[in-house]
Amino acid sequence: MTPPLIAPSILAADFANLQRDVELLNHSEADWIHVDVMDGLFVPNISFGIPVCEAINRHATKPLDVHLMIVQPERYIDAFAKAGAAHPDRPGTITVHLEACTHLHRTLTQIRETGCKAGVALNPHSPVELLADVLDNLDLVLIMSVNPGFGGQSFIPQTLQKIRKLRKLLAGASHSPIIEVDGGVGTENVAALVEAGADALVAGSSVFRASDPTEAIRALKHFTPTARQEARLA
Ligand SMILES: O=C(CO)[C@H](O)[C@H](O)COP(=O)(O)O
Ligand SMILES: [Fe+2]
Repeated sequence: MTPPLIAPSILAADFANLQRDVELLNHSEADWIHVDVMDGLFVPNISFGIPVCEAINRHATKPLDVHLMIVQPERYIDAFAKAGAAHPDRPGTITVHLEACTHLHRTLTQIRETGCKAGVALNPHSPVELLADVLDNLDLVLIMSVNPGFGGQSFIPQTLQKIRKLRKLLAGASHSPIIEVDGGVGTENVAALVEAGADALVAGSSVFRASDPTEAIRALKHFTPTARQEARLA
């Protein structure tokens, strides 16, 4: 079984020690650095914006996985690409919310033109079928397993069924976008998420609230498979 890609969310880091926490991720088994941008409109919370993304990028050695929880995200795609998401040696991803885009096809094209992977996030209430006509235009689907806006929330269990539905939808597609899951992810649900079809996992609180964040990342990546997964591999 391929281990999942792990994207620790900097939202749960110590903002007064951002360089230290980015360097911790650089030296860990994290694959990407998840950057949560919130505007206080699309979601009821404000996190940080372009200058903080630039600061993270200055110290990062891993691709940035920028999650834009903002209205009309097309206004800021070029800015976040320049702020590090489109780094030439470690190109990352820019993910916009389906619910925030009037012209989703155009916005995904705009993201790819910057050199980044193009991602679409779905809120818990948005059905995966809404992506059927843009599958060729996206590189990543971000399934929200909490209502976006805050770290530290509880995982919504219906997410597992949603990932399975998306896997089925992608089975008929000409190329296969990465399935990433975001919200309430920890060692207690990683095996079920991978079994359902997740390729990449965002983890904020379960990494940065752990006594040893490096070990928490390792434990997510090298999780203990369920009995069913073991049987399938045997
Ligand atoms: O997009 C997000 C919130 O809207 C965060 O990426 C997510 O909540 C991660 O934090 P945690 O692992 O603590 O749930
Ligand atoms: Fe996120």
